[in-house]
Amino acid sequence: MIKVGIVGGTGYTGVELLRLLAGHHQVQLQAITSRKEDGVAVADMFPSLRGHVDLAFSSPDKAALDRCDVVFFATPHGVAMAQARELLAAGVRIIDLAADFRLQDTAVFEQWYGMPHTCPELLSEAVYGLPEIHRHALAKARLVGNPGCYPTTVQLGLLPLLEKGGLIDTQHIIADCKSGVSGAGRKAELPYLLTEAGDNFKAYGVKGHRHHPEIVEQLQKIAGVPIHLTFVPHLVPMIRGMFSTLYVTLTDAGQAIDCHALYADRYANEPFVDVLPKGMLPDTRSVRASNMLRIAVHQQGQQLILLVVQDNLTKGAAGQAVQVMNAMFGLPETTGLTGIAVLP
Ligand SMILES: NC(=O)C1=CN([C@@H]2O[C@H](COP(=O)(O)OP(=O)(O)OC[C@H]3O[C@@H](n4cnc5c(N)ncnc54)[C@H](OP(=O)(O)O)[C@@H]3O)[C@@H](O)[C@H]2O)C=CC1
Ligand SMILES: CC(=O)N[C@@H](CCC(=O)OP(=O)(O)O)C(=O)O
Repeated sequence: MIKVGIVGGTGYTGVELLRLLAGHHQVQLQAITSRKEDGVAVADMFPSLRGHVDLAFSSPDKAALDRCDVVFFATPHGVAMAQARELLAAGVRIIDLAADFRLQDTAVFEQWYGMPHTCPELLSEAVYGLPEIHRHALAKARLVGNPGCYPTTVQLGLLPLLEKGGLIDTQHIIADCKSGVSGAGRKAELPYLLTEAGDNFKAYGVKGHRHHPEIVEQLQKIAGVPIHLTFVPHLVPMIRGMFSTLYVTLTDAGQAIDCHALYADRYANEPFVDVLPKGMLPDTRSVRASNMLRIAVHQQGQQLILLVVQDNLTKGAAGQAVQVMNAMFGLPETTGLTGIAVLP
């Protein structure tokens, strides 16, 4: 059994980890932390977990985390890097759902996250937690930076084109992305009140969003050429779900191939990427609470439109992190993640 700790068990990604790991037959939950709810039974706070999780929240205690094989940090940016050195020294593997280990350049991290990076020496060994690209490195990883939610949709939406190379104009890529409100975390702030976010639809981060450098860094690694990306996130009045529409211009070489076939071939053996049949359109409900990401490929002359949906809390965060853990511990990546989307 894999002994698992979760730091930040009361947040939306933390409780999603609990939901998934409670049904994972190779996992033994060892410690679930919350500073505010120290001593409160997990099942008292989240009755959906009654009969599945019998631990209480505890304050983040090094001794308890040291006894784990792997610790998930479902915490704000900056928390994992404060504890990473000591946990790794104790032989504990780390999956950080925040951004501490996503970007390789500390200056870029500090610019976007407004804090100094306190363990830059660990960045070179950190593996970016997108199994569809990095599963071989994940098998040996001690430290993983799980991708942001928007970056997962944009990268998996563009991967087949960029891997091949020469198929699209890499200087004009547009990502028009929409997220449900749970993407902002479980906190009381004015923009996320029902009366503000409900019956409303707005763009934000148009001047710049911290996922932009993460996406560009990873796309450039895939493509091996400079990328220019226009990225505009939006908040939509739903609780969970993400819909990213990607617009690219095909080169002559790109127009000469069957792009749908390219996507279908690239993802044929990926358990969590579903390329829809030609003409079918995705919706967020088709992936709600599941780890599946669905892509539709639509060609209009020289323009290719990729429509990508995922659940921001599952494939966009906690489900992806469990998939990563499975890859790290040599389990089938689908272990504990076979749930079908919840309807309605
Ligand atoms: N929501 C989403 O869709 C996605 C979120 N992420 C990232 O995942 C991480 C968690 O997000 P989310 O679940 O939404 O966040 P929440 O705000 O919902 O929860 C944060 C959790 O962290 C704990 N926490 C806060 N500060 C500290 C601290 N200094 N030390 C230890 N624990 C702390 C909180 O509990 P307490 O204060 O009681 O200790 C709480 O359990 C974030 O970095 C977020 O950016 C990534 C992808 C998608
Ligand atoms: C709707 C909403 O507010 N979404 C969050 C992104 C959540 C996420 O993936 O972000 P991290 O990089 O913080 O892990 C945002 O735009 O800030």
